[in-house]
Amino acid sequence: MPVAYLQEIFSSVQGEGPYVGCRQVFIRFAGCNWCCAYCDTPTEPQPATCVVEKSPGYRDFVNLANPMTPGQVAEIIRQYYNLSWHHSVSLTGGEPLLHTEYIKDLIKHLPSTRRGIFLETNGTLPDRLTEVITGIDIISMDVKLSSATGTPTPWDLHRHFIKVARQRELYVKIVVTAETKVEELQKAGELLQELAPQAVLVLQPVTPNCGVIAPPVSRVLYLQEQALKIIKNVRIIPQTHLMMGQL
Ligand SMILES: C[S@@+](CC[C@H](N)C(=O)[O-])C[C@H]1O[C@@H](n2cnc3c(N)ncnc32)[C@H](O)[C@@H]1O
Ligand SMILES: Nc1nc2[nH]cc(C(=O)O)c2c(=O)[nH]1
Ligand code: SF4
Ligand SMILES: [Mg+2]
Repeated sequence: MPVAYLQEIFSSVQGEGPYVGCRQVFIRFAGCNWCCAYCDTPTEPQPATCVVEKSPGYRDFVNLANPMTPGQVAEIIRQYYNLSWHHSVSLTGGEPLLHTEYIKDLIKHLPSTRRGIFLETNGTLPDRLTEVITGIDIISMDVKLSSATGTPTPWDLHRHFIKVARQRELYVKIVVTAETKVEELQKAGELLQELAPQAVLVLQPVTPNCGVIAPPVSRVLYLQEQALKIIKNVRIIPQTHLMMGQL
């Protein structure tokens, strides 16, 4: 039986990308294989406890001991939330694809939602995605530009990842900062236009963090304009949950 260290489980509205406003249960895995300078949720790999919201939306948290089995997580969700009126279960982190054996098992245990399982991923682990792809309904993939993360953009991994992810519903988010170059955005747009031209591309202005500076709005509009010359559906959507003070 696989086990995992989880950071938190809560019910909130999706605050990013084309599904903003949809009600989701979020399961946040601990640990990540990337290191983005702007990350708003750095997690230690093995936190002693997982913070669980007992009543959906009420912030009445309890701390439960890690690690947890998929059966335990499914039981917690069954006990505290009614998934039938939720849009989906968001698997996030950290990087959820570090936990594929766990995810396969967890999906089998979870009650149904309206739209199924929603994966938030950094798009760097294509082989891991292959292991779970049949159980995932919607994939939110980041393209990690070096100007934003401080780490070279993993273009080959992103290429392989999109080739697997395009079997399901896929959209791509790119966090843009004051340092984002037109050329790297164009390269990302060309990659998407080549491999998944129907996918929505979301430009997500960074929420300033750890010294990473947000681009002026005029710059984001300019970046959108350049990307729209390459791929037809490019949207600018900031992190909306923060505007509402949501988790
Ligand atoms: C915390 S990550 C977890 C999933 C996965 N590791 C990833 O990076 O996609 C979830 C989303 O939050 C975004 N994010 C994190 N910090 C941010 C910030 N300061 N401003 C804007 N978006 C941010 C990430 O780019 C990603 O799209
Ligand atoms: N409300 C809300 N929406 C989100 N969309 C992606 C998130 C994430 O951290 O993966 C996130 C999150 O942490 N909260
Ligand atoms: S990949 Fe995601 S969780 Fe990992 S450091 Fe980057 S934003 Fe944070
Ligand atoms: Mg978040």
